[in-house]
Amino acid sequence: MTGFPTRIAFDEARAIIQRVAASRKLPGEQMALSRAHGRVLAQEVIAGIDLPPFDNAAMDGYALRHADLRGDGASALQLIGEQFAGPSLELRIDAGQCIRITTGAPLPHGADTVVMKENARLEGGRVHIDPAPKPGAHVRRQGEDTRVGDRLLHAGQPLTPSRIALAAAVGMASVEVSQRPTVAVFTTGDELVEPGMPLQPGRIYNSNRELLMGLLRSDGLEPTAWPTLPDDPVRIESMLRDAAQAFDVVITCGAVSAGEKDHIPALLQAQGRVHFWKVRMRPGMPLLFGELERASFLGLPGNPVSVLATWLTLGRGLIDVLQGSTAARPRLFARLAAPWHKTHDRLEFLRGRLRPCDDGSLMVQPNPADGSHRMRAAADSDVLIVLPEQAMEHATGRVVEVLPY
Ligand SMILES: Nc1nc2c(c(=O)[nH]1)N[C@H]1C(S)=C(S)[C@@H](COP(=O)(O)OP(=O)(O)OC[C@H]3O[C@@H](n4cnc5c(N)ncnc54)[C@H](O)[C@@H]3O)O[C@H]1N2
Ligand code: MOO
Repeated sequence: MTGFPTRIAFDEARAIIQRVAASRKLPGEQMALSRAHGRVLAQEVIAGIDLPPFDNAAMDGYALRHADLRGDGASALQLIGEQFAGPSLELRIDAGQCIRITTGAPLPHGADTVVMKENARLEGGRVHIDPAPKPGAHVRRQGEDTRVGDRLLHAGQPLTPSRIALAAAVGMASVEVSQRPTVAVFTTGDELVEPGMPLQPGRIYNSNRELLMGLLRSDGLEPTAWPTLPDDPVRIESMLRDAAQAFDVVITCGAVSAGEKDHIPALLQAQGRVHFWKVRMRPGMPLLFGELERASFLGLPGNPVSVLATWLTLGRGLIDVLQGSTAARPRLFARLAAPWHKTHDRLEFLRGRLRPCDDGSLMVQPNPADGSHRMRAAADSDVLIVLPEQAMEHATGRVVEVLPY
């Protein structure tokens, strides 16, 4: 098979995925804020009001004019009314007067300061204040957080709860977000048996389906698991075509390497398009990326840890760019708690366990069970340790990038 890049560097694979995904970016849709969590924003959000929308109290207490307070801590002001958080009563205070107020209530006209209840004592209609608050204390000014016309959010930002809350705070009930890709998930191989069924000799339980579905769900997707593909090229072709006509993304795991039953790369080349096959990474080397019918196609290698590593490092990037996300994931670095000798010159994503040190830095303990079938080591770990291409010896204390999962 030829006519496409193969055995490419990891960065090249990532660049190809980004380029192809950008050209297949999904359209936007209007979505109620209550359903928009985790979606990628497809519009700018401009503030239509100030935040706070009016001057208001930051504490329960009394609103007053600071000029009326005496410096010796013996001030007493006349209580003339009360303003609670809610409709503004448009109250006004004059010299020597104050108004009872609660947190969030609009400040009466003439008032410039709030004394908290704990520093005030009401006696016979007069409020005795001790100690005196500072000028302007406990007042939240109109527009101090946001001004009308400010650009609050921009297209490409994933909607976190605080961003959704900001849009709600300026009164938006819905926003335009990118459509979320629909994803079909396939496992492959005649050796697979579903958990709960008897296990015959030579067969193994299907663990990749749960792994992949879980990884996709953790990224906010609602994937659909299809029946396992048998090692039969005719059936594989018809099931994959069906899925690729209906879904935005088709993900398979297994049947992408060099074996007699690894039918998927040839199928994709004949019936669709291959953008690359094989990346100089470990695990995950036989990764396949292309297009079939209307779908982007990701063929992950079958070894369970390869599924984990290829999804985390490359697959989710496809989903991000299809949705127009411009957010870079936060990067973490840690020092190796033990030396590691690489036995190959590919880029390695080793499993490890992260722990904080007293000096505020992070250490990572590599798990010695580095085979791509060693799911237990993956389950015992919480990060992938990135060990660059070429470099073979990695001494204790060396700073390495880690990818949490
Ligand atoms: N001659 C070569 N052999 C292999 C190569 C190679 O370059 N030349 N690459 C090796 C590497 S690296 C990997 S990774 C695997 C990838 O193989 P496939 O993607 O074709 O996957 P399968 O052969 O179908 O399965 C590999 C392995 O994973 C188990 N498996 C598959 N599906 C599941 C599942 N749903 N749940 C649990 N386990 C699963 C399967 O039984 C195999 O043991 O190829 C190497 N070989
Ligand atoms: O590239 Mo494979 O995933 O190492 O076993």
